[in-house]
Amino acid sequence: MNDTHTPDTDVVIVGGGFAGVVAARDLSRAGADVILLEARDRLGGRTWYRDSHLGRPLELGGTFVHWLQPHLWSEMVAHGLELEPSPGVDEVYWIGDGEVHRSSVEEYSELVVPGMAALAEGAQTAFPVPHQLFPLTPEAVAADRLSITDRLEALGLTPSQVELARSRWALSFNGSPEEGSWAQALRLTALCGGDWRMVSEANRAYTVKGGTGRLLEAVHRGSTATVRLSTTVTAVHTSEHGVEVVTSDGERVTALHAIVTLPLDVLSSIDFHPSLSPGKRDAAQRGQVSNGVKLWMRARGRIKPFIAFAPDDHPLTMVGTEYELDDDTILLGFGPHSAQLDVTDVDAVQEAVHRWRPDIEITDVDAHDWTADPLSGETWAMPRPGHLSTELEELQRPEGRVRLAGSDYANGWAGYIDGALESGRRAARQILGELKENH
Ligand SMILES: Cc1cc2nc3c(=O)[nH]c(=O)nc-3n(C[C@H](O)[C@H](O)[C@H](O)COP(=O)(O)OP(=O)(O)OC[C@H]3O[C@@H](n4cnc5c(N)ncnc54)[C@H](O)[C@@H]3O)c2cc1C
Repeated sequence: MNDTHTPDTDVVIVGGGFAGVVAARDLSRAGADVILLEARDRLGGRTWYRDSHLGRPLELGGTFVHWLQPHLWSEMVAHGLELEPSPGVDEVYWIGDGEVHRSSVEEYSELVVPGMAALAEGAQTAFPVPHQLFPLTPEAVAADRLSITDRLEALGLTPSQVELARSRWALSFNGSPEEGSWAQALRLTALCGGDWRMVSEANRAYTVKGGTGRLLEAVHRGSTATVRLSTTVTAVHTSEHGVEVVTSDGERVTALHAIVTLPLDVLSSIDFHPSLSPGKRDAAQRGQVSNGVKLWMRARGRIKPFIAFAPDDHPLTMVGTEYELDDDTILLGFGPHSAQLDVTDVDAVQEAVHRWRPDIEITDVDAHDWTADPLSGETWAMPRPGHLSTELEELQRPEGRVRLAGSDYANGWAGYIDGALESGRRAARQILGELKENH
C-alpha cells in the first residue's frame, strides 16, 4: 500500500451480516465515508428469510428473538417492528434411556427441572453484569474450564436427568455438550436474569413479524454506505497509516480503518498482513462448537402440534411442528453435526424423524448447510471451554487499524442476532472516536 495516497474511504467493512450492516449505518450516519464488501449476492449473512419450495417463506438462518436482547429490541422499537409468537405445542416426545417417551408439556417440564436448574446455579455470581463481561469473575473463569457434560456429571444427578439436560443443551449449542463451555450456559442464564427457563423462551418463543429480512432492511435503510455485493475479500494489509483490502478479483480498496465481520470458523480464510496475533489465530484454528444444521420439512397431513428432543448422538436433537400449509404440516428441526445428516436427502431426514415418530411421512426438505458454507463454517457461535477466559478478550482487541466485529465476538448475546448488533455498534463507535481524534 502506498501511504502517500488519499484512501478510497474512511472505513472498509468486510461482511454484510447484521454486524457489518449496523456498523455501516452507525458510521455513515455519523458522517464517515464507508464501503461495505459482501461476498454473497445479498446482505444478511447467517439470517436469510426467503421463499421456499416447501410452499411459504422460511427463515433459513437466525430466527428467534426476544425483548431480553437489548440491541435487537432497541432496533425493533426504533423501526416499529413487532414480535410474532411461535406456535404452541400440545405434547412432547423425548428419547431417554434408549426409549421414546411421550408426555404433556407440563410433565416434561417437571422432568427437566433438576438437571437444568442445577446446571444453571451460580449464573448471576459468575456473570453479575453479563453485558460487561470483562474482567471475568473467578467463578466464570472456573466454569469456563468445564464442559456442560463435565458439570452435569459432577452434580449427582440421575442418568435420566443428565440425559434430559444434555439433549436440551445439545440443542442450544447446536453441537455436543462435551464440547461446549459450562460458562456459556451460566452466561446465557445470567442474560435472562438468572432464570434458565427464559433461555429456552428466548431461543424459541418469538420471531420478527414479517421475517428477519424486515429488521435487516430497517437497519440498513439508515445507511449511506456504499455496498458492493458478490465481492469476496481475500487479504487485508495494514500499515501505520491505513488499511488495504484485496478482493478475489484483485481489486484493492484503501481505507483509514477496517472492520472484519467474518465468523470465527472462517476467519482464517482471509490473509492478514501482518498476521493476526497468535492468540487470534489459535482461537480461529480451534473454532467454536456449533457445527450442526437447521432444516425445514414438509410432512403429509395435519399433525397435532408437538415438539421432540433427543441427545446429541441422534442426527436431530429437536423436531417440532411450526406451520400448517394446505393439508400438510411444516416441521422445524435441528441436528448437532452437519456431517452426520445430509439435509438434501429426504429419506435420511425421514429416518431421523422416525426415531420419535414413525407415523410421520416427510415429503420434502429445505435447508442451507451453514457449516459446509465457506462464508460461515458454523451456525450460531457457541464457545468451547477456555474461549471466554483465554480467547474472547484477545479477539476483541484491535490489530492496529483492523477490528473484528460480529456475533462471535460479542460480550452479551454472542451467537445471536443481538450479539451481532452489539459488536457492530461497538466497533463503529470505537472507530468514530479514532477518526475524530485524528481530524
Ligand atoms: C441456522 C441458524 C440458526 C440461528 N438461529 C438464531 C436465532 O434463532 N436467533 C438468533 O438471535 N440468532 C440465531 N442465529 C445466529 C445469528 O443468525 C448470527 O449470530 C448473526 O446473524 C451473525 O451476524 P454477523 O454479522 O456476526 O455474522 P454473519 O451473518 O455471518 O455475517 C458475516 C458476513 O461476512 C460475509 N463474508 C464471509 N467471508 C467473506 C469474505 N471473505 N469477503 C466478504 N464477505 C465475507 C458473509 O457472507 C456474511 O454475510 C442462527 C444462525 C444460524 C446459522
